[in-house]
Amino acid sequence: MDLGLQLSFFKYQGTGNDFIIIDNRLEIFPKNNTKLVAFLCNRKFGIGADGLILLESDTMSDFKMVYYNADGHQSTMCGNGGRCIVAFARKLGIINDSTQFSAVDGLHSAHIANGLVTLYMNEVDEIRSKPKYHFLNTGSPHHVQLMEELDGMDVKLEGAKLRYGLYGQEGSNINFVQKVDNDTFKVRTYERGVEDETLSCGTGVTAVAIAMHHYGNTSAEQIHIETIGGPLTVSFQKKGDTYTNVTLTGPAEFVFKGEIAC
Ligand SMILES: N[C@@H](CCC[C@H](N)C(=O)O)C(=O)O
Repeated sequence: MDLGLQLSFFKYQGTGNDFIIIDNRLEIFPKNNTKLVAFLCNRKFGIGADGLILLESDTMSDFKMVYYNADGHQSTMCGNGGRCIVAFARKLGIINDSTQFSAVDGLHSAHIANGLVTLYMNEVDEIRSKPKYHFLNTGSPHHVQLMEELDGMDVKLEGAKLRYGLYGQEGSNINFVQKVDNDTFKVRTYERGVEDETLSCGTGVTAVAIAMHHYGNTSAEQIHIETIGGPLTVSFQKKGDTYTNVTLTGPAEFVFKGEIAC
């Protein structure tokens, strides 16, 4: 691309869900340039990532998170990206070990302890169900489907069928789940906007944990999730029909920084 821009960026990953993060407090980033974001996220021609995140100033909280999928479009909440931007904000010295920041779905609290980032997610009080799957929104829309076995599944193929077949233009992320024991589940996710399987999806595993509890597949309120990119923990409390104090905990790691002319 030849926009005459010299961009400094940081690459982060949370259980293999990887992001380009840009400090946009000086508002240098052309936010409506879909082609630029898609180029930066492209793994062959650009830097490569599942999504791009801008850290911006906010009057209500420590900072604001603006999230784009790899297709270049701004999207809904990203749980792993939320954990990564918290680690980035600490690296920049904007926060210490705890914070409150604003995202597309509202304010989120988070803290860092023992090398892991815990992010508070929105409450969930609506889960729609069909015989073979559940649908809920944990900041992003998620289809949750229990399977006998995930190994050997073509998640890109099966996920795309459901994402386009069931959810129309708006689409949904698609999570396939295998129960390991009462409080452990394996999850593989097809992500809308990446249009492929990613190694992990934070809002996705949150949706899985809540759906598995709601439909009696677990009695635990702290659920261990095995993603291809590593382990995540989701905890919550059920009060009446509402899942509250929902947290997502896991690693969020700096990978490298760089500059790109575009
Ligand atoms: N990777 C994310 C989810 C990002 C948003 C998603 N692709 C969508 O558009 O709904 C996560 O960790 O939650």
